[in-house]
Amino acid sequence: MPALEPTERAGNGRAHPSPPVRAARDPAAAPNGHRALFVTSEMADFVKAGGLGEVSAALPRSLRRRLDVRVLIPGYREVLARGGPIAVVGRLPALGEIPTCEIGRLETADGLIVHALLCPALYDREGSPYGDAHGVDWRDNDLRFARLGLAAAAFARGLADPGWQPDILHLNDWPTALAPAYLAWSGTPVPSVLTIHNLAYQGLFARERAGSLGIPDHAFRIDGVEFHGKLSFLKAGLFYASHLTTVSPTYAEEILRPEFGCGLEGLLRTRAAEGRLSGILNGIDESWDPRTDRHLAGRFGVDDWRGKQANAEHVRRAHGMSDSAGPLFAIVSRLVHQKGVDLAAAAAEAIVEQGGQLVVTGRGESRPEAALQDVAHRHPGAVAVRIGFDETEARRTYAGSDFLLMPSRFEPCGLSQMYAQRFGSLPVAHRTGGLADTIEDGITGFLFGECSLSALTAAIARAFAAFRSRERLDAMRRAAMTRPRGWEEAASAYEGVCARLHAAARRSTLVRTLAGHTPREAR
Ligand SMILES: Nc1ncnc2c1ncn2[C@@H]1O[C@H](COP(=O)(O)OP(=O)(O)O[C@H]2O[C@H](CO)[C@@H](O)[C@H](O)[C@H]2O)[C@@H](O)[C@H]1O
Repeated sequence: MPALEPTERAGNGRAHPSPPVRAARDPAAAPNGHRALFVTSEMADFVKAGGLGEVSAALPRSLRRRLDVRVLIPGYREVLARGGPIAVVGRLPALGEIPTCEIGRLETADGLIVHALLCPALYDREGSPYGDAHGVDWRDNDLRFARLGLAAAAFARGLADPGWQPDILHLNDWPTALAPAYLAWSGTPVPSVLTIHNLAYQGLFARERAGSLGIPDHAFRIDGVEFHGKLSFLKAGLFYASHLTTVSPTYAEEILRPEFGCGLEGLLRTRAAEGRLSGILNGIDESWDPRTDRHLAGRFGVDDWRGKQANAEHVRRAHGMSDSAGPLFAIVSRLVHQKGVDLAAAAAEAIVEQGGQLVVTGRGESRPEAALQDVAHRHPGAVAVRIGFDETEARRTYAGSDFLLMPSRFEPCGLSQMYAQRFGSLPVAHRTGGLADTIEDGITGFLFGECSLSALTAAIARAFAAFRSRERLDAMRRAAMTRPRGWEEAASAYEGVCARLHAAARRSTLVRTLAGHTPREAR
């Protein structure tokens, strides 16, 4: 690549010269740590569609104390519009139909370095990271996310930023999952970790697209990127990444079974048998503290329930609900099949019959949305549904509710149940994935074993019983609010995975050197 003078890209997308940035170091980064590039399709600082966006904002920050970590994200409109300067530090060539792009570098207010993939034709649009305002997937998602994976691989090869080359890639879900494949096809021995936040989203495309994405013919087979005749981004990552993680230990076991493995359980079992699959539980960030959260209508701590009551009053008023001495149940969620929203809508009848209320904040697929709105029409004042995405309302709803419904059919980790517990709202949840790992049945919430309406309503009856005993309710709230839930443990576990992969990479370089091969990095 030709030598490149850094330029700056302002919010209007125009590049202009800026002072050199090559020597700049992230002052908060670990002094001698390894260099990790965290690659993601959403980050709450700019744009989020769900839990991945929150993890992408929190985990790299938590890892900074241990590793020299940077983030790579597509240069969406929200990233370009953030106001601050974006220095251009590199340029990458086209491959197949994947267009050229520039590599931007910006710094968040707290000093985290974020690389933005600048390719306006692919990313500068009105909509979500994955689709338009109506929720329809972008037709060129294969190119958009192949571009992201290819850029991540270019970083690992030292081709993206002349001042910084990661020695590990941390990838997240299918939009980033082609990166390990591109690394393998270019013979680059840089290790990679792929975290599965949700196996159900796989990035499937027609096999005819392979050539346009620079995927070699030999890779289109079962030991490669092929999945039932289609091209699967996620399968590529599962096959080529050095290590796989999921976001809870229970989900790491569940995905080895056909009920949860989405057809990939065979490959996942192989990876698990190789010791290359582990479950690392997500944490929640420090902003989730009811004593200090500025979004709340009233702040509160353990045993100081007046602030909690202020949020309950706000939620009831804001949603046009009646005053009530009964329990307030809540749902704050993407409204999709995974989350068991249909079961929750059916269970709303039982809640109302027993004198409770249900408030819903969420958006998602049209059928679950319509099912909930239908119940709300039948029970005005007792059931309220707001379709939309609103951080402040979400936080007030966690804070004001007594119970959170999470009848998820599967749940890789789940953040909502952790937020709810921190805010003294007890989750009523299916015993699956991260819900099983973060809720103590009868102590910090209520778990039910079978994902059915009868099991859910039985758990709701247990919640009502706890609500009737003030002493029991307060003891459970106290337990839920004080469980440690930060990111430290997860950061330490990810650091452990990185250390093991580096040690293995060093061993294999040594073996290759002794066998007479020149290590690629030395060429
Ligand atoms: N309408 C709305 N308004 C405001 N906020 C809203 C909202 N709807 C949802 N949210 C917020 O979005 C987040 C959703 O996070 P989850 O982890 O529960 O689910 P998600 O399925 O998106 O994530 C996937 O990835 C994460 C991260 O690894 C896993 O925990 C999870 O199991 C997996 O399915 C929560 O913080 C919630 O408060």
